[in-house]
Amino acid sequence: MIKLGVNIDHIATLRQQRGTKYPDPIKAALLAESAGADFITLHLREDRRHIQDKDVFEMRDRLLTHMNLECAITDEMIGIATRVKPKDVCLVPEKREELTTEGGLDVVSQFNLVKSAVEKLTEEGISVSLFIDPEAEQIKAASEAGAGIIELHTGAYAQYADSNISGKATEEINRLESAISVAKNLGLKVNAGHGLNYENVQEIIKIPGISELNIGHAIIAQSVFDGLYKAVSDMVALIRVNGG
Ligand SMILES: CC(=O)[C@@H](O)[C@H](O)COP(=O)(O)O
Ligand SMILES: NCC(=O)COP(=O)(O)O
Repeated sequence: MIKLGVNIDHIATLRQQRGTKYPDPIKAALLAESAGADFITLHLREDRRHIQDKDVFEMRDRLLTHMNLECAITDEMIGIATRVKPKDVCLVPEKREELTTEGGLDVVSQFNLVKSAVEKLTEEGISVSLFIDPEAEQIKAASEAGAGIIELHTGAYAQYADSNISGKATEEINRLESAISVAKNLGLKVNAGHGLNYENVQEIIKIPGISELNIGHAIIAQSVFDGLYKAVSDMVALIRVNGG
């Protein structure tokens, strides 16, 4: 059964827009859990454009499920992660100028940095995943760096699927299937995420071998119209009904 991690970053985006106390990401996280989220994902970015340090520290012990903290590989972020000690950390690339995450972590070119971060977090009992593109060399490097889990970047697939460029979307599905096969041969757990929504996720959940999906922006967007409980429970139902 595919588990769903609800990313609540963009609840905080709305809050930061006016500097108010609301909407409260912790309230959103607890509601998402009550609606069936298997865990909560949040991305503490260096520029603090949405999630704040306070959110992370306060949420850690309030969740009924568990926290998957996304962060870049910097001394600051690794230091925060080792203090918070969430169950999971997903190491992601980050550029201040990016609108959202643009690609996967380049483990190949940053091997020693990634390996050291994986070791530090693992020593603290944290389960580490690496957010990477569906490329064999990145998957192999992730395994060699000691990460037992990868999260495949589904952004390219999502863009093609949403633009109805079906040929390219199918190519990306095939790319993900090949990547999962490489990962499974290396004994890795495979998660996936980025840009997934209620339509394009339906092809993703047909792919065997995915353990967890992290979905945020589309759920938070839908919650504007349907409310967060229904937006989350609809995504959970979609994934479960289709055998995910
Ligand atoms: C790594 C990833 O794809 C997302 O989880 C990430 O959080 C996207 O960044 P924003 O949430 O800032 O759009
Ligand atoms: N790692 C992907 C994630 O947490 C959510 O990404 P998105 O659904 O907000 O694009």
